[in-house]
Amino acid sequence: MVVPSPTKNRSVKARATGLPIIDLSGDRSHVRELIVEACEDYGFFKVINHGVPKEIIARMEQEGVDFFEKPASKKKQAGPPNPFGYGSKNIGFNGDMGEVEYLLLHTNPVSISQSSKTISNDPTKFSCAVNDYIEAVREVACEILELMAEGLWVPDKTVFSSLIRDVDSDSLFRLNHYPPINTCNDWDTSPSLPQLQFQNSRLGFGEHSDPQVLTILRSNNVGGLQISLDNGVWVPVPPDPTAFCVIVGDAMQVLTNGRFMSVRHRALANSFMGRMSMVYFGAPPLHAWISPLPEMVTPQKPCIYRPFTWAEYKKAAYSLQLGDNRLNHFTRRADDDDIA
Ligand SMILES: C=C1C[C@]23C[C@@]1(O)CC[C@H]2[C@@]12CC[C@H](O)[C@@](C)(C(=O)O1)[C@H]2[C@@H]3C(=O)O
Ligand SMILES: O=C(O)CCC(=O)C(=O)O
Ligand SMILES: [Fe+2]
Repeated sequence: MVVPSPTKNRSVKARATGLPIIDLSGDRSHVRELIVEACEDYGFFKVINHGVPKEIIARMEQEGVDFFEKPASKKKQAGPPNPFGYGSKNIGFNGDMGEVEYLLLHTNPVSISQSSKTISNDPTKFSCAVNDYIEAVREVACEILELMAEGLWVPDKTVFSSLIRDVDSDSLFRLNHYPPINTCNDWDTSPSLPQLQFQNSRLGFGEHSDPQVLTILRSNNVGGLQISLDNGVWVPVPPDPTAFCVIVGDAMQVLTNGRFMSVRHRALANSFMGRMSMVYFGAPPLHAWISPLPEMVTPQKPCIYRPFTWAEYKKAAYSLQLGDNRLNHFTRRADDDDIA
């Protein structure tokens, strides 16, 4: 039997059908099949009818808007992001830059309450909005992770969700703001078409994969997110504030022994309007071991990755640049056979 390569499917399908949109309120056995297919083909899909109340999303969005509207001097009081807090243009610690400003937070309520003090004039209101949003989105992430386990016929359907449900989970939350770039200040004279095209595609957040298990991203009605197909083509993700984008992370690629692909993506600050994204990164506790599930390893599909802790992977990620491939550093060598 010829097993179709997931990477081949990725380019052919995107051209033919567009990116997958999955209705979470649909028939469970059908939904889980669609999710597995999307993770194999793209490492990306959108979900609609996810059940997160509009009010929870609107409250979080308003807190983000209120923060980014503040004068630069006030926003700086919530930074630098070492690793949590406000950042502008610098991403991580290794020289990556983008046309973005952001708030990076740990999802632990104690950490949120601490960070809130420098972020908002009403820290309790800010913390409540963030905690409610994170709680609701974590539930969606867990539901999706359980559907993934069921779709893969793994007997323990909580095998993935238990990692991010753990009280010690190292999950993060990030608000990204891509300011409008074609303001009058950008121009000495009227822009020519090539200038406009260049200005229209400045990089907001450079190409990368997310290191975690699963990312749940929601943006306002302004486009900018793109995902990469294996043939190097960038596919724009149409904005939909009522939907969540689901992004497979590196840890999920390892847990599934490469069956699900962590997708490379980027965000362009390409609009006359500001874009804001709210991003939940579901991660295991620092001490958790990540290795391919036994059910994902067969004589035909031998184990690709060596076991490592989330702390070890995170350390590697933070020592590398945004666009670097980190999983290469965790593949099994021939002489690792005896630990299989
Ligand atoms: C350049 C970097 C920023 C990042 C840490 C890293 O060294 C490499 C991974 C980057 C990333 C991408 C996804 C998330 O936005 C993020 C918070 C994460 O966990 O890994 C960022 C890191 C960051 O901005 O600190
Ligand atoms: O803002 C976006 O759409 C993408 C952001 C992103 O990929 C990230 O924060 O890791
Ligand atoms: Fe990302």
